[in-house]
Amino acid sequence: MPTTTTPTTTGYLNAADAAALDAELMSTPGYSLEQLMELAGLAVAEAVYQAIPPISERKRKVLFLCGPGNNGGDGLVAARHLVFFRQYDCTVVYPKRSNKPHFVNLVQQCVNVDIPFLEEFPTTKEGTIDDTYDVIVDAIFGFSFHGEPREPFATLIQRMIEIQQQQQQQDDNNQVKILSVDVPSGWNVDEGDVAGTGFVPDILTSLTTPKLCSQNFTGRHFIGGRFLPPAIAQKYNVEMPPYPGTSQVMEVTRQHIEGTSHQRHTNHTEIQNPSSTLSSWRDEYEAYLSEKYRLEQQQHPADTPSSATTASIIDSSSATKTSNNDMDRNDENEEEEESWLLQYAKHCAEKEARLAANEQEQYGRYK
Ligand SMILES: NC(=O)C1=CN([C@@H]2O[C@H](COP(=O)(O)OP(=O)(O)OC[C@H]3O[C@@H](n4cnc5c(N)ncnc54)[C@H](OP(=O)(O)O)[C@@H]3O)[C@@H](O)[C@H]2O)[C@@H](O)CC1
Ligand SMILES: [K+]
Repeated sequence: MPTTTTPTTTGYLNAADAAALDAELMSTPGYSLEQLMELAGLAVAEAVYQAIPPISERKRKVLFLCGPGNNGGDGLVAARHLVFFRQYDCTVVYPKRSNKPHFVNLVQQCVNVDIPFLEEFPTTKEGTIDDTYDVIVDAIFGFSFHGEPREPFATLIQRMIEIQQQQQQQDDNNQVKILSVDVPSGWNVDEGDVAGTGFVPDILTSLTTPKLCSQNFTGRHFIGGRFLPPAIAQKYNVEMPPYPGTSQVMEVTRQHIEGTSHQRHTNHTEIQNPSSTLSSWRDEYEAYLSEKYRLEQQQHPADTPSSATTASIIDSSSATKTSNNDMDRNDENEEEEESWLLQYAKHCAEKEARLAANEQEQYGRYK
């Protein structure tokens, strides 16, 4: 089993700890890889569903780019689940198949639900990159990536970058979104895009907990992997989000909840990043919400019906923090969790209203 380094105190995991935590989860007696991958893949499928919800006119098209390791396995599992969610057509690019029985089975399970497999990025009849997908799921590399991407995966990453560059020049709402599984492929797990690829996904689904490289990621961010026993979470300073209901994922986006990564789109009003001096992604998320609501109130003081609720949520959140010294730890946990849940419920209500408005607009265009 790999040895841990000194765990970070931020709630982000570095590459060494991510591998050590993974090994510890699967040490005997513990989980099997098959179990964890099934849950990880289900979480990815749910994140796709939440971020790019079904539409009534047609099935969504999803392209999975699967790498040679377990990150690729998460992609295979997610593709199958999305097909069972019914409103998604999935295609998998899997150029370097693992011959381990588990992976052979995962491929067969996809074939059994009519998912086509390709060896390389699809092109159109004219030979150009096929960018007619609603979502590309980047399941190429996860926390064991190191060095510079080698072929055939370097080309797959390059294709995603080309699609993003093409789209930056088009003012089109129907743009393909890219969702990375656990780590944006090609990024150094601890340091981010140090190779300077320029690749920034629109959406990231961190598994178990965010990795260090995601500290400055400002696109939509989900956390999934609802399987961590408390003792292991504590050992690695991992804070499990209070997943709502039966959900396998929870959105913890810091910047525009409906927006794309600001590294690629900087020409709109940005919520100031309040996170630079904060200690964990959980604090960052709370601070993000406070900042978001403050801006909303500034911009629409009259028609922000929830401003009183918001203020009380924020007040209660800071009250929780300032009175920590006098409080019993259990009470503190309960209060914090309640504050999170209230904030999350409000976030969901806002998001649904916005999605409904978007759908209405799209429907109007089709009529
Ligand atoms: N605990 C959790 O939350 C769970 C996590 N899970 C998932 O597992 C993921 C980690 O999986 P993983 O360890 O198999 O590694 P991953 O990153 O997929 O790739 C390794 C492969 O990439 C290759 N490779 C490396 N560098 C390369 C390069 N520069 N260019 C080309 N190839 C390169 C490397 O080849 P090698 O260098 O060894 O020859 C090897 O074949 C994790 O991120 C999460 O998604 C769940 O499934 C289960 C629960
Ligand atoms: K990835």
